Amino acid sequence: MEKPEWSMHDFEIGKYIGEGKFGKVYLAREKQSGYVVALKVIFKAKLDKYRFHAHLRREIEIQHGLDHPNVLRLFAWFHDAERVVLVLEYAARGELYKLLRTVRRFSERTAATYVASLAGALAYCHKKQVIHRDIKPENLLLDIEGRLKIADFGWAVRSNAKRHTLCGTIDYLAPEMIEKKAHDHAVDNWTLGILCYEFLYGSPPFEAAEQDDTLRRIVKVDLSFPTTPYVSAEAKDLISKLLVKDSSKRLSLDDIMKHPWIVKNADPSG
Ligand SMILES: COc1ccc(C(=O)Nc2ccccc2)cc1NC(=O)CCSc1ncnc(N)c1Br
Repeated sequence: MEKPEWSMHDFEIGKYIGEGKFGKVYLAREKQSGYVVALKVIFKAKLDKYRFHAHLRREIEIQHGLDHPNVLRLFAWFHDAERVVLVLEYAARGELYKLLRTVRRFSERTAATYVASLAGALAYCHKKQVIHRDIKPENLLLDIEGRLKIADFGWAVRSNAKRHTLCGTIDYLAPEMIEKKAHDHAVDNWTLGILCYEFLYGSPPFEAAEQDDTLRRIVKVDLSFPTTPYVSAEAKDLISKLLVKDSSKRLSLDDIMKHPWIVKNADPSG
């Protein structure tokens, strides 16, 4: 995919598959190779309005250098008078959250495989000094083999009705974000704890009818494990070591990968 310059004429555009903050995403096939990709079309006028040119340029540089099995690839990009187009890896099984809603909750093996994939992808990104990987659930996609892909970046999806939009977003906030303290990438470790809980129980740990109740439960770390469904003690141990108020005391990404529950349950092929 390293052709010097691309244009829309190199692609057959297929169905609309998603909506991002700055543009729409389409399925597409590269004519020469027949390779199926996702094309994200961003309108320059929109970028001007939010003065996002520099942000997008910097991000493209960063993304271009990332190559990890659990990070959605940015293969190439090109632009014409009014658009910037990103040539993205296509995740054929779509949003992980739609799958979670469909099956209600994941098995311990599936949940552990996704948590291990996320920890590996985040460790890789932190090593490459990319920390604002926002692992909100809407940013998680699945490829044809069911492998998790962090799709991230400029991707504030207009989440569909299935996710009660507002609660969906605040459920993942770490205490330091709510208390407006300085936060670093340890928020990702907190979010991993939230996601692990939700993969196993089907809903996030601090969910409440009212937003304020959710916020109160988060800052209190009011964590409890229902008696059903059955979840192993090791899984609860990992969650309890991630949902810790003091961000410096949260399990590190490396320790997550070495945790007994992960070692025992995660599928190494990701
Ligand atoms: C590496 O992935 C990206 C890299 C960059 C940006 C981006 O817009 N950056 C950005 C845009 C404007 C301003 C500042 C940053 C976006 C993505 N990714 C996405 O938008 C995900 C598209 S949805 C999708 N993709 C594949 N397969 C599917 N089945 C689906 Br549904």
